[in-house]
Amino acid sequence: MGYLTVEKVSHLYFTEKNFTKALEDISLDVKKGSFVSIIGPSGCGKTTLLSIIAGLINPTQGNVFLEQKPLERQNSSIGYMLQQDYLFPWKNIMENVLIGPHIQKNITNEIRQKAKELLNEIGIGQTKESYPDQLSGGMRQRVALARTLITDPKLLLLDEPFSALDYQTKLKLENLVLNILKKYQMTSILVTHDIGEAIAMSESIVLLNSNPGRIANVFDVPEEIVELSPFDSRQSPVYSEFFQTVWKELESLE
Ligand SMILES: Nc1ncnc2c1ncn2[C@@H]1O[C@H](COP(=O)(O)OP(=O)(O)OP(=O)(O)O)[C@@H](O)[C@H]1O
Repeated sequence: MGYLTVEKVSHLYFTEKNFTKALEDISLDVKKGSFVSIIGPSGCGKTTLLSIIAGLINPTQGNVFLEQKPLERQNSSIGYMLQQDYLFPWKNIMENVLIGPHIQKNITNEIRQKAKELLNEIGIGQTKESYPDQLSGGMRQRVALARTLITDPKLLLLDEPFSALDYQTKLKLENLVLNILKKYQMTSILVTHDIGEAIAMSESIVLLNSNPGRIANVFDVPEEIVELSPFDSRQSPVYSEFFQTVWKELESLE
């Protein structure tokens, strides 16, 4: 069993007269500290799978285990990074980062110190008293990452966190986020429409097909690419070759 195990998960959405089979027989093992991406055609069930892993919806069939234990609903040990950052506009950056410990009434000197370190690591140490609307989209996403990491999650779920950013900011942020996640040995799952991003960030890529969403393939990203930063990997010939392989298979499903 992996650190995170998805076991024979299927999911149906029921409407008044009908139902949609969103996922069928999905099984996955994710190793501790690894980075896995989920890609597939629109409507193949990526968000449904992520919501099941998050414990937000119960699958119709199958189970999810985190550290060999059945996943609890509303699990506080799971962190999120979403397309929208959901920072509180009336709180400054430091207060936004401390929101989780604040809700848990657990603001200690140690936590404050950790918040400072995280803000320095993400390059926002100097602006910790600014407010979210004074920051760019990329900076706001960095704050959102710090806010998640301060709660020490066991698993980080990333749902298209870079898709609203311009290309240059996105590449920079991929580099920064991946460095931090590696440092904290965070187990991470990314849902994305961007094959290049999936290749540049991940160790493995799960390709889903649609109607119903099933696993079409699981690609191991070539070592040469995993060892490079997301920016450098895009310059590598191995990247272009691997991109073609994944692209062709994705195209054959659409
Ligand atoms: N609440 C719901 N009720 C009924 N059907 C739903 C519901 N949510 C999703 N579906 C259906 O389940 C299938 C999978 O949807 P899901 O949003 O998980 O796919 P996705 O891969 O994330 O899509 P996209 O790439 O467009 O974001 C689709 O056919 C969708 O129409």
